Amino acid sequence: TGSTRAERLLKAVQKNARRGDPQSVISAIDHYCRHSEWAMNVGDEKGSILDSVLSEVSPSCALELGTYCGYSTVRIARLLPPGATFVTVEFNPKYAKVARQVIEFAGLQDKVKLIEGASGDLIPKMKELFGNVTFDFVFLDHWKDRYVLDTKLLEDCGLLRKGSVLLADNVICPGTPEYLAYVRNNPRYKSTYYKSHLEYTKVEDGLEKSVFMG
Ligand SMILES: CNc1ncnc2c1ncn2[C@@H]1O[C@H](/C=C/CNC(=O)c2cc(-c3ccc(F)cc3)cc(O)c2O)[C@@H](O)[C@H]1O
Ligand SMILES: [Mg+2]
Repeated sequence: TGSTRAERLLKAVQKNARRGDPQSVISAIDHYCRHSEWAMNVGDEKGSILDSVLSEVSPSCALELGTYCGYSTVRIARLLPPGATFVTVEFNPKYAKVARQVIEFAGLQDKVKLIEGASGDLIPKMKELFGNVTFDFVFLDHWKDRYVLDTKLLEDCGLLRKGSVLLADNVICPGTPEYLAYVRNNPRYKSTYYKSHLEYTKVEDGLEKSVFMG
């Protein structure tokens, strides 16, 4: 059978990027998705906002929900301080396989712990897996109708601390209305909307940054 979109994206990285150079991997994916085949990476425009929020937070413990092909994983891992713990969660083995190769091509495999499984199952296991951790930064980019459930799960499992930053992709397109309602009407969060565009298009989309107040 033919290749999948994810496999074609990986081939574009192997062909056009330079081993061990995260920026070249990011640029190769953005070029491929802008000019050849769209894919649901956070992209360059929202990616720059992700970069700036990350630089502000400088997390020593970060979590990503929804690895997909590893584009945002590379964006995040390349900016983490040395010794930081970074966990990314992906339940589709085909995507996880592609993501591992993209992360490795970027030379960031030692900074990333990619765990295969569902967020709903893995979040309650994080303390067991990584010791009594709390996440300084969480990037939500998985199924849009699971953002609220998983945020509540992170709270209930004691994985957030005063000042933890949640950054959610696609709050406009495809949209996460119940998540926006949850974080914007909740005294335990201070939320900010960063207006942008859907990756590689002119359609409006944005990121919501929500600081947990404990
Ligand atoms: C629910 N728990 C989960 N646990 C672990 N991994 C999970 C997961 N849910 C989903 N995943 C994985 O995350 C990824 C899913 C991401 C869902 N993202 C989107 O649907 C999405 C969709 C669009 C999009 C926007 C406009 C449009 F016309 C078509 C698509 C844009 C985006 O930026 C998106 O992030 C996959 O790799 C999936 O296997
Ligand atoms: Mg997204």
